[in-house]
Amino acid sequence: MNSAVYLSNVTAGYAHNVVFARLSLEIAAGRFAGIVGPTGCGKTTLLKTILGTHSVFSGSVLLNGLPVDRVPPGAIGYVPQLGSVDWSFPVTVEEVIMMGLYTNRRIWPWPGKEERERIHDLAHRLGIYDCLQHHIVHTSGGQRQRAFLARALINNPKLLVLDEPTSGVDIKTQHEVLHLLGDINNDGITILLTTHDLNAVASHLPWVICFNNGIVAQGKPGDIFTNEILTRTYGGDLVIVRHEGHYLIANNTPLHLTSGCS
Ligand SMILES: Nc1ncnc2c1ncn2[C@@H]1O[C@H](COP(=O)(O)OP(=O)(O)OP(=O)(O)O)[C@@H](O)[C@H]1O
Repeated sequence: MNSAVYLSNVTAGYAHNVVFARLSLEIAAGRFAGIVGPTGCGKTTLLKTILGTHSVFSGSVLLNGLPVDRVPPGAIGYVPQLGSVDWSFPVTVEEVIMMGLYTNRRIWPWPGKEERERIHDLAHRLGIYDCLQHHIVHTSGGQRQRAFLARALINNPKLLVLDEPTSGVDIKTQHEVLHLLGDINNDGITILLTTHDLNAVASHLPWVICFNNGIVAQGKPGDIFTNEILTRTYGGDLVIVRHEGHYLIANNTPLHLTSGCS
């Protein structure tokens, strides 16, 4: 198998907190995969390990056959959790995309004609051309997501890593972002994302990795969305309803809320 990502016996975490131990994971080149798991189970730590921005205690991480610390800048595109971004930073959508060009440089040179054309082509493709000159703070959640997607794609990466790309947007935008990612994957880019949304996101992905401080199971949603696997991933009691190839996964524990006002 031609691997885009290959982790062998990786142990990683923080001081006094091993998040996962002796983890091995292989993601085939060209795959479109999602990682699901409960809050705090190590999804972001895993992504940062793959990106090489979080050093491991032991084990090895290869991307397209190269040790992660030898991967050239720009070969991997990364879209962070948008909740972690400071939106008051005074930049336009075009400047956000431009930042992707200079990930390995300390100063921003003025973009050349060719670079500007690439930015404009990508903005057209992602449907944000009309807001290129808007301050990022004045854009919608979907437009911000696309701006950061364009920033991650500007160097034509082979691997695109996204941390919760569909959080904080409405269900129609979620669908559009997934559709867009499907098109990008069809161009041959390997995609790895995390999501908390089993119903609207994970169930539509071609490949899902159930994670909880280690891999619980991985495969097509139809094979791994079972009560047993989801309970091992999330704990608790989940119900899975299947209807004409669609899934609805819900918590089986009743929730009784009472109003504070009576
Ligand atoms: N910078 C840090 N220093 C110390 N511990 C951290 C740090 N970042 C994360 N952790 C801890 O590592 C564990 C895994 O966190 P991580 O952010 O990888 O989980 P996650 O699955 O991405 O969570 P979420 O779904 O809430 O984003 C958690 O126990 C978290 O508290």
